[in-house]
Amino acid sequence: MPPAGSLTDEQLRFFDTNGYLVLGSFSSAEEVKAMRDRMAELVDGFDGAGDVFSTKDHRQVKNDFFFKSAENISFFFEEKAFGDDGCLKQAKELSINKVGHALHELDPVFKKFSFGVNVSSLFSSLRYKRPAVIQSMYIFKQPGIGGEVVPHQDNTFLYTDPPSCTGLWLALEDATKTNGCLWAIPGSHKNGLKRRMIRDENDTHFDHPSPTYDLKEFVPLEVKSGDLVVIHGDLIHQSFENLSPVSRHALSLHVIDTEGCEWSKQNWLVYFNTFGEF
Ligand SMILES: O=C(O)CCC(=O)C(=O)O
Ligand SMILES: [Fe+2]
Repeated sequence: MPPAGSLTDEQLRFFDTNGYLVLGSFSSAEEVKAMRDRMAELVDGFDGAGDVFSTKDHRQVKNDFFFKSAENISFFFEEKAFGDDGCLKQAKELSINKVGHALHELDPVFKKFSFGVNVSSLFSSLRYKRPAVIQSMYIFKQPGIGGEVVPHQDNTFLYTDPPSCTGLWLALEDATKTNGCLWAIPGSHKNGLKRRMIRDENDTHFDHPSPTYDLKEFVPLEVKSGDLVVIHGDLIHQSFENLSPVSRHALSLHVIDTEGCEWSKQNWLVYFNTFGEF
């Protein structure tokens, strides 16, 4: 059997046409459990010193905590995790929006997955010359308060010249319309990059406002635990709030090509050459 990331011509054609691809059973139940168990341990050891993550409120990307998370394992809370008194409304393990952005580099369990044969064969199939994992996020989409992720293209945040970012989104639980699965506009990756997020000294800004999108154009990507969604860097995708009683854990990796593509120094994330290479 070839590795799970080795794509057939038909899969490559689907990806080229639609800008996304679902690979069923990419990770085994044991691999998923190892990552979930490891994250439970990391959360258990977390002392509560986190920040809020919001894709609706741009203020969060202005701070040092966010910038520094590029090279460590930081915890970000759900926007709705806190009551009016400023205290968490529920246990910390049900309050964290995501953990990032260097799990792939600093944690052995996430490193094993990120640099495993399935992921590396996927980037060989996609004809990457020298792939590098640029960031990793464990996303919780907590029951009841899991925040929405507004429509975006990943190349907005992780720009190379020419663009080369591909997202890998591994479901660590079943993702459904009810608990906030991904939604995407098929073929939207063919319409170019709409805007970039630029880093200033202590801040970031977008070079253009976000276009508005017609909700009717999005299709839901409902997947099972262990399935992988491959996301083209120019694909418009989003996810809605999770108002259900069931969480929707996922691991998201973003990969660029470091040969023939130049990492932009205007990106929020400062790229360390020693990080991320296979
Ligand atoms: O998990 C989500 O809801 C969105 C994740 C995302 O946009 C990404 O991984 O690129
Ligand atoms: Fe994304």
